[in-house]
Amino acid sequence: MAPASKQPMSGLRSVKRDFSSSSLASASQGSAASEPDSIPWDPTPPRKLSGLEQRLKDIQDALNAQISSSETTLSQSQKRPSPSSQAPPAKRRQLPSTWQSKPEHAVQSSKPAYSSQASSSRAFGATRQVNTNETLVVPSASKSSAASKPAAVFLSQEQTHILRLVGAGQSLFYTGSAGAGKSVLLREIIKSLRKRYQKSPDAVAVTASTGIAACNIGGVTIHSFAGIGLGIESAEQLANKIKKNRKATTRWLRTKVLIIDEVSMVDGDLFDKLARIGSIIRKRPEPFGGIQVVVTGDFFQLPPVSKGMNSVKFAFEAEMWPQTIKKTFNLTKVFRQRDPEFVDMLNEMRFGRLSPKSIAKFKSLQREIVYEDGLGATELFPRREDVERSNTVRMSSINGKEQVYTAYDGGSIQDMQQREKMLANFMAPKRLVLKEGSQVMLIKNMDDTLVNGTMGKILGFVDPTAPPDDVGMLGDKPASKGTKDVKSAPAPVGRQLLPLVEFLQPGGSRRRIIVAPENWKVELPNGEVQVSRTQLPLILAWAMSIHKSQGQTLERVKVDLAKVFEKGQAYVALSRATSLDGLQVLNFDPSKVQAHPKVVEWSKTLETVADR
Ligand SMILES: Nc1ncnc2c1ncn2[C@@H]1O[C@H](COP(=O)(O)OP(=O)(O)OP(=O)(O)O)[C@@H](O)[C@H]1O
Repeated sequence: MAPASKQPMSGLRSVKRDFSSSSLASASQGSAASEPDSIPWDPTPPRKLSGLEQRLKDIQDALNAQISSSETTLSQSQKRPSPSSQAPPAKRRQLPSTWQSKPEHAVQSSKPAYSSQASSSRAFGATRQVNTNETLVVPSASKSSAASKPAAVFLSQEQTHILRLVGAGQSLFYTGSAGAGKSVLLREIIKSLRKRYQKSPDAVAVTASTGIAACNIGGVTIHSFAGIGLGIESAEQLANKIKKNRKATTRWLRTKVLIIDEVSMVDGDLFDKLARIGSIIRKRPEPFGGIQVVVTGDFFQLPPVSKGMNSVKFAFEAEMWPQTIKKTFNLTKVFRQRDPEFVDMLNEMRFGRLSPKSIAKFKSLQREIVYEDGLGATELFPRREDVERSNTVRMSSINGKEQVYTAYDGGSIQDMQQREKMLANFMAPKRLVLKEGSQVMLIKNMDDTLVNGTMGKILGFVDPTAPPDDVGMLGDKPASKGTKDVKSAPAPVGRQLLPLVEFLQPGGSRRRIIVAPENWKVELPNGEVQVSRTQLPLILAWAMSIHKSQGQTLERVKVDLAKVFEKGQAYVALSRATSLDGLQVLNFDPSKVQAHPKVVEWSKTLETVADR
């Protein structure tokens, strides 16, 4: 292990103190360990059930509830009292209304994928068979809290310092290179703010520049929060528009903290407009009308999409930026990569200033990597078409019957176009086609070893009510690593089948788990669920778009730089990898690795936490 002073650090200026060696507990750590999950689960039954038993019982309960209740998640949220008046009612996962009658407010994006004739079999509450190998995924019942509790986070001293300042009401911006723990910190910030404002949940507005980024943090786009549509009019015109929209006005008035993630993709003019709109609506002269603003992102990553690179205006160039952001921090410790050589290479790349040594090293990564466990790298592409083509080709090379899982979508948005656009931001696809042998990636943090980005392979499809021995349901304790041939486990005819996945764990061990559906939603601060999706937390993982990979940590990555066309794209793609051993780079070309000169200049003004 590298000595503490050689821990991977990535700073814009020299670091005076190394916080990295002390893995201090975060300010919120004590509470993180003892705090209940944000979703209160049903009371634990008297007899302690095993994880799988509990899950199956929940499913059965859900089936029973489903028959007697017609409440939907949405109707539940609509019944919430005014958030300012009292604490919100406990959120709980619920089944939609009966399969026969479509939930009142849950719009099915297209013709329902199921028909009444095809719906008689009801072996498993969380999925619904349409024909022999097609399944409509419907929301499952609440799970035991252990089933999806990610590992506790120990924030670094840098992260803790920022968390404290946010708690003290400071408007600030924190940045840091890829893998410096910005998202991890943001999740802690959101958690602590929500706890603080639990009596007025719409006081905390969680937003991001893009739909995908917003989905990753359970928030909405900044456009959606602000109620500005495309936001092309002037601030005054937009404010007038908002005033006619009661919900949007209320949001602006009730918000006490506005979080903006992935700010590198927020246009500078938009930032100014938002700051001005806040002043107008809240009738206060300060930017954003005095709302505490917490901003994060890395300007060396993807730039604003609205304009061409020559006319790009970053958020830090906004007139209101210095008046809004009272403190700026640069996280220096990199967590994603442990190898200091790799961290330095990525940092050089971030600034677009590669040394001959790093260029030679990146070029040497052209080699083919053979993984003996049969799980290949995820190839990252700038364009979605390439991703689809690559995954399709690999799927068709596998023999075997397809198993199709169709997502169940809900939410309040009625406009089909807007709805489809928002749904497309979920990592989980509408239609997930799997086969035995498919390479998949988990897209949700389930526990300490099964996290977003964990790779696996489909071993087969099993009836979850009669699972093979030694196999747990997703989120349970690891099953034994026995070598039972689960592929041969026969699935009873007429039962709904779920994929049995063998996940690759850190250190090379395996974990076999039956994967059940999960739920994602885009929720406004007042609790209104705009869109939701219930689907298996899996995607095909031979290929992925760079855009969707932003925020991911991947063990095995392949990138062809010949296809990269935008500044920051190469950096985002390569920095997903955790090690040089798991990174293959084709057509490395230093000219593709460019940082925007404005960002480089601006970054010289940044301080590390240690500088303060
Ligand atoms: N305090 C911490 N202790 C241990 N691991 C951490 C800590 N903070 C972050 N990590 C880990 O480091 C990895 C990268 O973290 P994270 O995704 O938050 O970085 P990021 O700065 O948001 O990266 P990017 O800009 O590339 O999205 C993750 O695997 C995360 O679990």
